[in-house]
Amino acid sequence: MTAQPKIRIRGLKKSFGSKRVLDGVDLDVELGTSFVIIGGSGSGKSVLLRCILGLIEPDEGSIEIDGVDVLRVPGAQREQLVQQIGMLFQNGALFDSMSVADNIAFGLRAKGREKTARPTKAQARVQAGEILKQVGLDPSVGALSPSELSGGMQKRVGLARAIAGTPKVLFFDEPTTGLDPIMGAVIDGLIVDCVKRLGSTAIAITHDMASAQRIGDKAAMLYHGKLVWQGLASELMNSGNPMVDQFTHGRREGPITMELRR
Ligand SMILES: Nc1ncnc2c1ncn2[C@@H]1O[C@H](COP(=O)(O)OP(=O)(O)OP(=O)(O)O)[C@@H](O)[C@H]1O
Repeated sequence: MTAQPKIRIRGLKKSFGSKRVLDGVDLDVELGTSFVIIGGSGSGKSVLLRCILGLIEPDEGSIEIDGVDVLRVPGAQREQLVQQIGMLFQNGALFDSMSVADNIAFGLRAKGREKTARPTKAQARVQAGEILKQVGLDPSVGALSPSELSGGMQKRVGLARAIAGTPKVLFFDEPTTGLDPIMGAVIDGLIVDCVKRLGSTAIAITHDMASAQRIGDKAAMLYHGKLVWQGLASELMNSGNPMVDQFTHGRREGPITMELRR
């Protein structure tokens, strides 16, 4: 018998009006592995993550976390399952009105975590300093405002906030977008370290093929609402699939047609 995947998705469908964005997505993410999803702009990668996070209600299908269908359990149980997911947002999504330390402390004191396990504000600030070290930043950065940081530092802080609650599942939305190639590689290295250290299961969405291969164990390509290819992330550049080949090599000619309206 094969082990139960940490995340199992079957027949997931989602439309907005007449536009079908997800058209029967099937996906298994094994415990402790990292899965990368690639696909063109507007192909539905973010919608897929948002469905798993419970931020968008799909029209059909199932999403199981640890074998429990989150779409068919009471709200409180669903919240508990979703609370084990830490997320690094594309733009960092840091609160500019709070210091860096308080942004990370927010992750530690997040609503829905066991009340007894929630540190006080002061304790959370000290812990935030420790977490900053794990992403290669000096604890003194905690006193700064996010607006005082470079893009690379903001990503590190976003990562620090995502891992603050020691999540069992981590989502990364375009983790290297807007970074130079060296900083992108540094962030990818930190992501891999954090996922390993926490023993987490991860899903990343990205357009960056170098990043996809660094972060991912497995990979899939989303096109026309379906995962049209799945394989090892190391095979992305020579998958033998004409759609994946066109996408990963950035060719204008091929089976994929630009959809300016869908
Ligand atoms: N709340 C919403 N209401 C209506 N349409 C939406 C909503 N959210 C997403 N969409 C549409 O769903 C499609 C997929 O969007 P999504 O953000 O998932 O794409 P993506 O693959 O993440 O793109 P990118 O790589 O550019 O971030 C788009 O056409 C978008 O306009």
